[in-house]
Amino acid sequence: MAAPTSATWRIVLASGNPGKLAELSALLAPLGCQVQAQGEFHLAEAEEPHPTFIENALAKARHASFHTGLPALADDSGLCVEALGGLPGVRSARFAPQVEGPRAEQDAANNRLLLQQMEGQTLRLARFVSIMVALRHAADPEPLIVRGELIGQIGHAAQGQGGFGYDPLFVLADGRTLAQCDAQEKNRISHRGQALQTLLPLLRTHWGWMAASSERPQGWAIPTPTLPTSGEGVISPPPRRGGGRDGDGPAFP
Ligand SMILES: O=c1[nH]c(=O)c2ncn([C@@H]3O[C@H](COP(=O)(O)OP(=O)(O)OP(=O)(O)O)[C@@H](O)[C@H]3O)c2[nH]1
Ligand SMILES: [Mg+2]
Repeated sequence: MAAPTSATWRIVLASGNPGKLAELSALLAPLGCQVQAQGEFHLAEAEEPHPTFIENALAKARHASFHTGLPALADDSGLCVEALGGLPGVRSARFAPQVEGPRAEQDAANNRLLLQQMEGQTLRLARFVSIMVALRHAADPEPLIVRGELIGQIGHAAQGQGGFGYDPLFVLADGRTLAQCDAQEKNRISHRGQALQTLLPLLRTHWGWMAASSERPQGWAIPTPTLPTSGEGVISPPPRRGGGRDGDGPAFP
């Protein structure tokens, strides 16, 4: 039986954040699979009541997979500021009291509150953290779980127009903010970019999804993997071949 081709692989992105969706779609392009946002299925956003990124990412992925019947990918991410004991953390999207209207206005309110809380702080170290969860189906007992992070400093004023959220306040080692990077550069260095870089080879080995080498972004190595035995990575035994829903290989339930 022929293995399914990449065109038959489908995955739903369990996010309603347009900035994230654009970044994730670009990062997944090398897989050549069909990527659909949960909004295309008119799904309401999942509840995110948990105190950790990993629990919220699992909840979002399960919700999207359950309601679409497709494999799902979720990212739960946020900004963890050292001087604030890791806040806003899982509350990054809702740090300031809720603002009605476009998401950009909530982002602006979050940034104002962050600057206010950082007044007089000399320790300005911060990390963007992304935990990503990929599920083959809603009851998948072997989620692929990866992590990425980006270290920087909280600036004293917003700079730059790119990205979203706290990007204009997040200062990189070279003095630019993340909002002063173009989309490709942000994806190369960001927490989500790092997490996806770890996830892609796992999709190949654990789900049998293969990235065409000619389509991989330059500098991205997709090595012949060995299963991690400890640390962040995967909670997963050796590969189960097939994957995808529409191919002629074995489909997951
Ligand atoms: O400046 C930023 N650059 C980034 O690259 C970034 N990544 C995450 N964040 C912040 O963390 C929240 C995620 O919360 P989050 O994972 O719950 O996502 P979300 O609620 O925005 O959408 P969804 O994916 O849950 O539907 C976001 O809203 C942002 O405030 C970022 N800010
Ligand atoms: Mg959210």
